[in-house]
Amino acid sequence: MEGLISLKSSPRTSLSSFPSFNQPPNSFARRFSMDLPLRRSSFPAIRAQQPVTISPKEEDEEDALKVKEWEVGMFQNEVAASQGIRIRRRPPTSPPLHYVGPFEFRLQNDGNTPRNILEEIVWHKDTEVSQMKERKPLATLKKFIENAPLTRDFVGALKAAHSRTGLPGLIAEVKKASPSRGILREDFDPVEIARAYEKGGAACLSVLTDEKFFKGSFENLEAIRNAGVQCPLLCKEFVIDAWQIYYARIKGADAILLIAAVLPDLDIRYMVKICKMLGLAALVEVHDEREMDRVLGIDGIELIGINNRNLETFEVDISNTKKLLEGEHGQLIRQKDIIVVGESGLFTPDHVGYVQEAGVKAVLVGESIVKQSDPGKGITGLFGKDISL
Ligand SMILES: O=P(O)(O)OC[C@@H](O)[C@@H](O)c1c[nH]c2ccccc12
Repeated sequence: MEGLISLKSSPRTSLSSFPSFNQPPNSFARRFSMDLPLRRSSFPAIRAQQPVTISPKEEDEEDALKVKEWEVGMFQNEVAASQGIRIRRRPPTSPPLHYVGPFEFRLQNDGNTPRNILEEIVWHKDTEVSQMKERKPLATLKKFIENAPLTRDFVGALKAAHSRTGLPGLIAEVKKASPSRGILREDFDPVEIARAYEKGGAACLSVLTDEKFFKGSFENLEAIRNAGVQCPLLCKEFVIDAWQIYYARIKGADAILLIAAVLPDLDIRYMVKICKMLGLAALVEVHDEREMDRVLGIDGIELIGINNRNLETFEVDISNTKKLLEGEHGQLIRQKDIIVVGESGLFTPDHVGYVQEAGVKAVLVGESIVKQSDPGKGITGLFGKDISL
């Protein structure tokens, strides 16, 4: 694809469709610096900037660091792609800018444009988390955790609800908005909604903490925890870094979501261990058979969520839960005693019955209940009976 080159002061450039993108920075730099004078004249968007003066030693060190970062970024994307993960963890970055003299440029192409909403969320999360980490380094979080109250048994609460009612245990979601459905509820009081859910018979709650795309927050999670709500809480985040798990634990989570479409196997393994260490349950979410295969190959997983919504296209199809529980997958899940959660797009008692029949022991529901003027009554409508009794 043809690229538009414009000079920017940002140190990041994206050149995935540039012919030398897959070459290491140095060889790229040599090629590009040779090409530059010719290309300059054909790209009117180029504006030269004053070079920043840096001493040669500093420059070398900075180069080495940027080259390393570039290599690590490429490596992560490659490992993920080899496991069928289409989501790239961050925009493919290019070599350091000063390899091409005083110019800084950005090539606009497929490389630096997210391919879908999930990728956009993940790229934004990458920036957000690195800023949060700077403000609250892991060592600081670990100190807080030493004094944090114990977590509540998320999986136990789901099992108890299932055996009490004979219906799937409900994880009721405190959800103000989503990129696919827009604002779900204008008068959004997270604590009031959480209390109504608890009263209506929810076994656990899910609290969205992503601000930009779901209008959630960690303040909501913390407020619900501090309001005396007894249900265990799932922190609904896009986790890309173990730091977020520690942060969620401090903010009052009892469980956290890990999305297989975003995380390579090794990350899931490592994060599941961290969750255990911190007393959190991990809800590992899958959407297709390949993700289910991957996750079933990882030891120590107690909870798998099957998302009926494709996070890349927003399409919802509740038969996805059934499809992923058929045959060998279903057998393995029963052998391993894994609890499956049917997620998204559940509106009626028939929908709940359908996913229960498919084999789930829990459901995760947001839209259909959060939209009701009394979300507790919304639960009664969803199950076709009062499950608080
Ligand atoms: O509002 P719904 O269709 O009932 O869906 C709830 C929940 O499953 C959905 O919010 C969800 C499932 N997985 C996610 C991952 C990120 C953000 C949101 C989600």
